Amino acid sequence: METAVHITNLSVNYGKTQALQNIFLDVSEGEFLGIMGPNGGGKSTLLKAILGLIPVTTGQIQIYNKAHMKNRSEIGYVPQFSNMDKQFPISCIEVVLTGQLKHGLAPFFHYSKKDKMTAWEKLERVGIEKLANRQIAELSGGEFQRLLIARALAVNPRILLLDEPTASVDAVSREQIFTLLEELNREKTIILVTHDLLAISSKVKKLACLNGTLVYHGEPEVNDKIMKQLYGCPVDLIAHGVPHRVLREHKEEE
Ligand SMILES: Nc1ncnc2c1ncn2[C@@H]1O[C@H](COP(=O)(O)OP(=O)(O)OP(=O)(O)O)[C@@H](O)[C@H]1O
Repeated sequence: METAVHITNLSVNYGKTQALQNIFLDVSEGEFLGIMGPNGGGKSTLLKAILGLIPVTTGQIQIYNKAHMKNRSEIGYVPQFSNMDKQFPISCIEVVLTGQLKHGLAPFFHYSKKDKMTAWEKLERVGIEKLANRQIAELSGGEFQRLLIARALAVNPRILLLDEPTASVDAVSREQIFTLLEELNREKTIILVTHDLLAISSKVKKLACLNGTLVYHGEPEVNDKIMKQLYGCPVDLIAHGVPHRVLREHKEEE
């Protein structure tokens, strides 16, 4: 099986802040990797480093055996919802068209009919083609999240990186998004940052736990010791009553 992402000895500093240190992580093609960890644990930094949006301080990242900066077109990125301006006056189909990075942002550029057809297909792929001409300000949280996924698909990436795709949506939309991601995972490698323990337990195939360093990488089942290393508090406080779904069944008094 091919290695989609190969990370060796990665450290990332922002000035004096060391956000990530000595990360070694391989992601195989077809994997559905969940990344979890506390606020400030470096999850977004890891995604941004893979994407080449921030410089690495030490170490290397390879995407399909090439330096990551030379192979960025293999990756589609779904940013954190809260970082997007929904009031910007733009329609859904236009958002997906902007995902076709090859055109850059040249002034007076006109997209071809083929570009528009491709964008429409991506909206159809995520189930919101009927909203193609709607302004993004008029979308629900779940619809907007699916639009961001359609935009990421515009370059036909082999790898999809998502930063908390279910953070701002209700339970029904959340389920729909994870069903969509499961379908997409049949043809794409998925790397997902999430605080959603239910998603981790039922959907992801592998789990990485980040708290500055890579505390755990393996099956999506972690023990109390790892949770304490990650969050510094008992797991039950974090999982809000569903620890057994992520943790091996354990007695209450343990
Ligand atoms: N642009 C930046 N400049 C300086 N420090 C930064 C910058 N971005 C992140 N950091 C710091 O790097 C560390 C890791 O942040 P990061 O956003 O990657 O964590 P995270 O795990 O994604 O957090 P969250 O769950 O809150 O989104 C934090 O200490 C943060 O304050």
